[in-house]
Amino acid sequence: MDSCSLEIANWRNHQETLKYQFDAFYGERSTQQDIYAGSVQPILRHLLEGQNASVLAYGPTGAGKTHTMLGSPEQPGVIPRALMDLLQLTREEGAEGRPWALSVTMSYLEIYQEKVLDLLDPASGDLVIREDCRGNILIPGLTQKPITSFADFERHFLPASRNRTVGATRLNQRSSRSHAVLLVKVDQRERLAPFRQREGKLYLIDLAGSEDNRRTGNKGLRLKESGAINTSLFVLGKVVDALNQGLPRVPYRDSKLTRLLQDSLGGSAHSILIANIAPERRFYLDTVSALNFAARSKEVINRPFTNESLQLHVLAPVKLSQKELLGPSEAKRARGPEEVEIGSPEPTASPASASQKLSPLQKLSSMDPAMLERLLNLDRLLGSQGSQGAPLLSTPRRERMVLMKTVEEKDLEIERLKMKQKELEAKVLAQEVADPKEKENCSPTMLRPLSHRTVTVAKPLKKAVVMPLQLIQEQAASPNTEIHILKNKVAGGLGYTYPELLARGRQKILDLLNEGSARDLRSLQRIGPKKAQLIVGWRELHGPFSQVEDLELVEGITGKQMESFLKANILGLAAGQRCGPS
Ligand SMILES: Nc1ncnc2c1ncn2[C@@H]1O[C@H](COP(=O)(O)OP(=O)(O)OP(=O)(O)O)[C@@H](O)[C@H]1O
Repeated sequence: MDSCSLEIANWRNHQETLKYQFDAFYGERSTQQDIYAGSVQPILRHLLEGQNASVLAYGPTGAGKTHTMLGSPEQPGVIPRALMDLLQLTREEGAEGRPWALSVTMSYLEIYQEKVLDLLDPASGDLVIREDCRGNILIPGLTQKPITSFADFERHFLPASRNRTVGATRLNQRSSRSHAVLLVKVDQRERLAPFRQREGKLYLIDLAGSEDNRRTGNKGLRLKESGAINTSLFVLGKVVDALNQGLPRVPYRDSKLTRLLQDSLGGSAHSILIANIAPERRFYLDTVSALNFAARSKEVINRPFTNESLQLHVLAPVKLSQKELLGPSEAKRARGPEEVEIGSPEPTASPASASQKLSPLQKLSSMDPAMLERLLNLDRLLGSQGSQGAPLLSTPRRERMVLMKTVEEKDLEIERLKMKQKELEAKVLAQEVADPKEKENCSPTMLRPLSHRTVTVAKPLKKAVVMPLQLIQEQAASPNTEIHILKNKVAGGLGYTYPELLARGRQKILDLLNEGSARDLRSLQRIGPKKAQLIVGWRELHGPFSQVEDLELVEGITGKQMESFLKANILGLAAGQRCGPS
């Protein structure tokens, strides 16, 4: 119809036509250059912004996917053109005197019958796809070749292409039986402070042909291959649907193809789906099915995400004591999207415009890392307990991944501090052995056990208000108060002196706080599910409570609540009564 839409006959109803609207439609007269310049070239610059991108050729066997992606020496396709331009771009952007140093690597693999095979090292066998704690997908052991020129690229790519699994079906003599995945990574390092790092991944994928086995004449191995191909394309369809509908579970793991593309498909990346269709009558049903798939894919909302690392002090305010402890040489790298807001609701927002929009969450760079850690621990905890519904943070998945990364960075930081502490202690011990007097000159902070010092890494703790129980009693001095009634009854009945009874109750509460599960904690008076989770989360982060009053340090529990909790539980527990709603 025009450059964005097409119309075909409706096979169900000959009176009607099916109309499809796309970002671009390339007809029979379009050239390889038209497709490349119109739809692929514009996304390349995003790689230099640390974002991921993918280009997939989808369609029935023989419709021209390999022609579009690879082409021929006379009519080069998307892959050679993109590589040529990308290498040129990186040379320019990474030139001496420019702020970033750039390097490019390539990997080339195929997914054949749900096996991941390294085309640059065919002997390596089936490789495993993994996800790191930041949500990045990686394949340990996959060959990565540095490339600085197109000649470099061809040197690796051409022989590897010959390793690709192809077989003949009745529809296409050299039908590709596997998904061929070319991965190009652009790494950037900032030359000056704050020495940020960025990584952008580009997947260029020639998918295996979708096919109807009744028409292909496939039997035996071909039929099995076809089953695997159709399954992974079916899962790709399910992933697209889940992304469209914003479902909490996207079935990335249901096929190797979608698992691999998890961080570069849909929501968090720039994705281009090229649906190859053949205008012949015999391809009619395949054409309708490819167009329907493409139409569904078009609905996927992209919220591109920048893979960038920052030094810790850029990400979050750090206490002076921590800086001193770390020292400049130990400055930590922590990851964050800098000013890029991930939750931008605009489906096609460019990174530039996205950066000006505020996420529903407060900016990550201004969030307290200890607070993030706490929330994330709770989130994980809820996840591990199979909690359903909206995630605690109610944030998009990619954003939570960023937070997770921050948490991991903090853990590493604590580990580093521990090591440093050990070194210092060893030094001090050595000095003491050499000269015992030296001990007196040592700074007390150097000798303090690490457990007392880690608090400097996290959010500074609120000052604990240690309220003696007698004071609580005085506050509750009315003869009508629950505590007095219990005091008289229980203290007499159990044969403990009153202070003993209180100490016993206090100890029991403390034990529960330190050892009880969220469920156990819920059995206490004034502790609901939310508070129980907060307590468990706090304990995980900060270790055991040293006294019941530490409860006040838990985010979300006030001093008043702590007092009323103490009053409500202490005597009941001391008396060995079962707490919680009866
Ligand atoms: N636009 C085109 N111009 C010229 N030749 C084309 C075009 N599209 C496809 N062809 C030719 O049609 C044949 C089949 O195309 P191609 O191998 O690209 O299909 P395919 O979709 O990759 O198939 P398969 O799924 O089996 O891999 C090839 O010989 C290819 O050169």
